[in-house]
Amino acid sequence: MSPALRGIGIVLRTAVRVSPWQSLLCLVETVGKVLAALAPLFVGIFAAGAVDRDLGRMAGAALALVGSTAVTNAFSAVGVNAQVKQHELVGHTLDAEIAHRTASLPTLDHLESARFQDRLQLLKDGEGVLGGAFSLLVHTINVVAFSVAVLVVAATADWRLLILIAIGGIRMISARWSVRWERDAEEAGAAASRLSRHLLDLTGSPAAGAETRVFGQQQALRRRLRAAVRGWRTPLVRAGDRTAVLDAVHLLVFYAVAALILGWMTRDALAGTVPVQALVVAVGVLGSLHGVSSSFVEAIRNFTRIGRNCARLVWLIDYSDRVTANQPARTVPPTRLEHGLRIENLSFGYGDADRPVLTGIDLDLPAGTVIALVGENGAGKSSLVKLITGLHRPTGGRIMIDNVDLADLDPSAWRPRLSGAFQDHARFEFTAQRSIGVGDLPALDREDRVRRALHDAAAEDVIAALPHGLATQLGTAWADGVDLSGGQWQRIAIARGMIRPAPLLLVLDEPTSALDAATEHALFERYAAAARTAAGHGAITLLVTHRFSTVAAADLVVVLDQGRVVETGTHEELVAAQGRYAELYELQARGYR
Ligand SMILES: Nc1ncnc2c1ncn2[C@@H]1O[C@H](COP(=O)(O)OP(=O)(O)OP(=O)(O)O)[C@@H](O)[C@H]1O
Repeated sequence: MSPALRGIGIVLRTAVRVSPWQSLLCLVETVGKVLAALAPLFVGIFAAGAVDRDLGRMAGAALALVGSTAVTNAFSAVGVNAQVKQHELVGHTLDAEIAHRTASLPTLDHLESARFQDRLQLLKDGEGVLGGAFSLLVHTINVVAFSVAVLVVAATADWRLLILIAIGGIRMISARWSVRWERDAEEAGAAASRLSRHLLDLTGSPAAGAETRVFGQQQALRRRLRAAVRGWRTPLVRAGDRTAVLDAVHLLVFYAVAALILGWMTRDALAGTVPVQALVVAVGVLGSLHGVSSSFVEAIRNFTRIGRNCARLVWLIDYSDRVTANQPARTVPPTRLEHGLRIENLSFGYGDADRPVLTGIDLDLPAGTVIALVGENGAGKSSLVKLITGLHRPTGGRIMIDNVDLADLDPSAWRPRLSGAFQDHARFEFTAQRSIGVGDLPALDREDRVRRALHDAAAEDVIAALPHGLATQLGTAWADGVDLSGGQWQRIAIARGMIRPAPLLLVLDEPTSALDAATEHALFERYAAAARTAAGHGAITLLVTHRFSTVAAADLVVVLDQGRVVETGTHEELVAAQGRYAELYELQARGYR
């Protein structure tokens, strides 16, 4: 089955699942639409009754007309109300599904791929359409039901009206061109659409606000935004123009032929070969007949648009299912480490880039140790951390955890064994309690656990300075929210990294770069002491830092240079070896003298 039809099936099943009754009520409008299409017939019968002075026929037709109008309006109100409710329910359910599928991708490479982001953006652009897909489907059913009823009324009135139906049919065929133009335009503008959103976010974000002002980027941003919006919208506008021209030509041809047919029928009516009722029905049904072709065209367009967005939803579902299926990993990770981590001939490169970021890494990280990872900017420290935490997969080699390949571990079971603070930490704009509590969801609202984590991260003073302590809302974008300094956000992130009880691997990837050297040193000594206490279950603490004063407390120092391990040993051993580490250490020490 095509992805579009599968997607439409998903939308329909979602609608029935979220509310079977509302789904059924939506269809009530369809009955009203069919009755509305019969109106010209009742008018025709009324007119014929008037000519024949048949009061009974006239009264019956008038009653049918008034009754059908009342029922149409009542059913329409009920149906539309149900559709509005279903629109929201189905929309929220599918939006949640998109968010869940995206957030559940186990590694970061998907999110870092421009192609993935473009397709995701297309799906998000169409979220409104997807949310309304069910009501749009019901609308399409209504249009089809109304149109079929109009066609039956017209065809039974006079055969010549079939010519107009045929002309309408031509427009339906050419509608496929419009649909293709629109789809091509959407895809051509996908990257520009994402760029314009990014630029808009930059202009409105307080984080980027300082730099845009200091560097006087406002004008340049406006120019770039204009160009990006042009790149996004121009193909769509062009597609719309071409469709408008096609519609106008079709309209002219339709009404020119309609005028000829009506003239022909009037002549026959005057000659007595066409009944008055048929002529009245033809006049009454004319507008609806043109409406039928444009409604059918609209229905095809809507259906294709729904199908296209539903197909994008199916793409995401298949993509995430494929990613999950590609993980043979079902081995349950250990609850304590006996041996530790062994990294064997590891290599890694981002995306399709030819240049590897890490090459031939061989390392033993024994259980129960504190390890410092050092190296210059771009040496590959964070990349190695992301591989060990399973956020990226190696291109070559493997990472063994107590003799089990990380690739064979169930990622959803490995992640709860990890904790840490990352270089690009998130700013969770919740209350301070929850911003820390999300580090261990069962402890989200446990104040005692959060306070303990704050103590371990030596960040109690950050909370003490807040107006409502842990209950303070963080982030000025929210009512009564307060903003924190970069260092305070970082210390909140460290506390978050400390809340999970007894992780097997605690990663601290430059978590203290915004703090001064003395505070970082004191903090790391505290981590190292705590890590050694926790080493009973073999936990490994991995610290990435640029500050060599901090490194001395580690059991093992690993020096990375241009993606390779160039030295390993204790601080004392490496200083004595007079190699790369000693050189970097001496450089930094000189800076402090
Ligand atoms: N998401 C990414 N996509 C492509 N290349 C990346 C990505 N992240 C890092 N790189 C590249 O990988 C190399 C190593 O980067 P990495 O962040 O691992 O270094 P690092 O040692 O942690 O540096 P720093 O000390 O500056 O944080 C760099 O050349 C960087 O440009």
